[in-house]
Amino acid sequence: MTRKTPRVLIARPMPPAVMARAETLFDVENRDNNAPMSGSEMRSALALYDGIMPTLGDRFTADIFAEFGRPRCKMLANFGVGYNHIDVAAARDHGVTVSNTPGAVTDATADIAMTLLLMSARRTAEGERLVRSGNWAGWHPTQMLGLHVSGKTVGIIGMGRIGQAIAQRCHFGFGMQVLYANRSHKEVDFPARQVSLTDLAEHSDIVVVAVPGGAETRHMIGSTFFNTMQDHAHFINIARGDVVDEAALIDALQAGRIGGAGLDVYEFEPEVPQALTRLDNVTLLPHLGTAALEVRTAMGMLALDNLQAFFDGETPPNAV
Ligand SMILES: O=CC(=O)O
Repeated sequence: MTRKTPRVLIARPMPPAVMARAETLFDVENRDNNAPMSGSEMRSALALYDGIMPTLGDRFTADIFAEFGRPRCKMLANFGVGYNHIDVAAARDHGVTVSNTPGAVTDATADIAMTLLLMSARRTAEGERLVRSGNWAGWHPTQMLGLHVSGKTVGIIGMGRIGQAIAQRCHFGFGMQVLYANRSHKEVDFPARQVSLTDLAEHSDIVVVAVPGGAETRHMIGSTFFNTMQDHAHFINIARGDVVDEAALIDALQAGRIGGAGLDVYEFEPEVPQALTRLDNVTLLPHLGTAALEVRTAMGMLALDNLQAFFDGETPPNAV
């Protein structure tokens, strides 16, 4: 007996190779919209498809699942490593398996952390604005002096795959000392020291946040942390915006309690407060962590691997 081809909704336009493969595997619908799915779209997708490939911004909360006993959809294969927009417990209660795409994102996200680390410490966004403004008056010995990063101490919050990739870049590439804070005891195979969050704040020249988002890490960084940081130190966030109390970060920057910040993510993304855009010592990126064609293609392929395994009756390799 031949199996019915699963009906799958892919929630955003995707790199062409991802769509080409998806079409060989499933009866695919591709939502032609880059905005997050609305509540009614998510509800009808749960009712009409066997599987969905949602992504960042598609808030599959408990409310969305609530009206179903068991929806037709049995699998949410998230495109992305972070899945804090999906209530996994609610999905499970309604018979829906959730997966994500770790691995594919690690190097690209660590590279964006390094980009922000260097941009913030060396004031490069400010410098670029100066050149474009036409007001640059020429090189001189005390022009736009930033923080030299070689040999400094970086403090990494979260020593998962991405945290480790950042640590290795900092240590082997820039000769930095690496401190890290992690919820549980964590051994790593390069020189680095696990410390408390307070010690990390106190001793780092640059802090990088690399923990997963979600209820457990929401606002784990706030005014106490910023008050403990050194006043020349820079703060980098490539994780999720709401890990940081953004108002407390703005206060610390405005008061000059820290040297600067580099942000790829925002608490109320895509809203970026004017208080941040007005500050010169802040580098702001539009969530570029994994934004490279190869990486987005690899993420799509992983999400498809998860869907394929699920519909073949296997455990998806990246079930969460
Ligand atoms: O932020 C991007 C991701 O979660 O993969």
